Amino acid sequence: MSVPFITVEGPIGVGKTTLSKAIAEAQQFHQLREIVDENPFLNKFYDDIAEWSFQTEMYFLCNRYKQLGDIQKKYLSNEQPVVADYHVFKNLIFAQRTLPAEEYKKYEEIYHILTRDKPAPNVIIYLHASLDTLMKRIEMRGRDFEKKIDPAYLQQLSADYEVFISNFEAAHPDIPVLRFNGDEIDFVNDAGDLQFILSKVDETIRKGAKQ
Ligand SMILES: Nc1ncnc2c1ncn2[C@@H]1O[C@H](COP(=O)(O)OP(=O)(O)OP(=O)(O)O)[C@@H](O)[C@H]1O
Ligand SMILES: Nc1nc(=O)c2ncn([C@H]3C[C@H](O)[C@@H](CO)O3)c2[nH]1
Repeated sequence: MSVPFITVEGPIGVGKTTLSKAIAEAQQFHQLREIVDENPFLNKFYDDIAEWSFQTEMYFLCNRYKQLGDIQKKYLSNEQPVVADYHVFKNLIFAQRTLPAEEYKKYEEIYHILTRDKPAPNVIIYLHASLDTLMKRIEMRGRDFEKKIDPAYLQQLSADYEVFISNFEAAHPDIPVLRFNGDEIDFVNDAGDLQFILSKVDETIRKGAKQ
């Protein structure tokens, strides 16, 4: 395996940023964090998804394009491992759900143009959890604009993630996907659970290094 590039994926509020921070600290990897508070469209998006989806999806895509270019230049090309709280494919999961079909087609073309030469992770961690757990965590985190999230939207996204990840695994058998159920494993309050995840990640990196 080349230099470790781990991405943590899963629906809103499942714990991606929290887990990627824990991995970064434990392994001394650089942590790449998604831009949230600076996003000028997100608040409006949750008020009216149909009205603001195109601007929102394009904004996320452009930001991720820039961030992936930056980590390639500053870290991965210098053999410095990175753990990110998203895989760039999340653009497609959200955009397919929020954009009308015609706009999605254009968006998908732009997505492929922008991402084809960007670094791809060699380990993916997929976190999933019940709607109840996601809602509780989003509420606990307390971002104002997320108070407007419709549970049906969240449920739909969780289902979209399941389908996307299964298709991804079938299409990319060479990229290990480690799945963890956030209802059963609590890497925030249980040091043993965190250790379990860290050892699985470590094992996967070591296995990759031997290939
Ligand atoms: N395993 C866990 N047990 C208890 N609380 C958790 C757990 N994971 C995350 N949390 C809490 O849930 C909230 C959401 O976590 P976090 O911000 O890491 O989610 P996220 O997946 O990165 O969200 P987003 O999709 O919005 O980027 C935070 O307040 C965090 O402390
Ligand atoms: N529409 C849309 N497209 C994305 O690509 C995307 N990525 C994240 N988000 C939302 C979820 C959280 O509220 C918040 C932080 O993850 O931003 C997105 N929303």
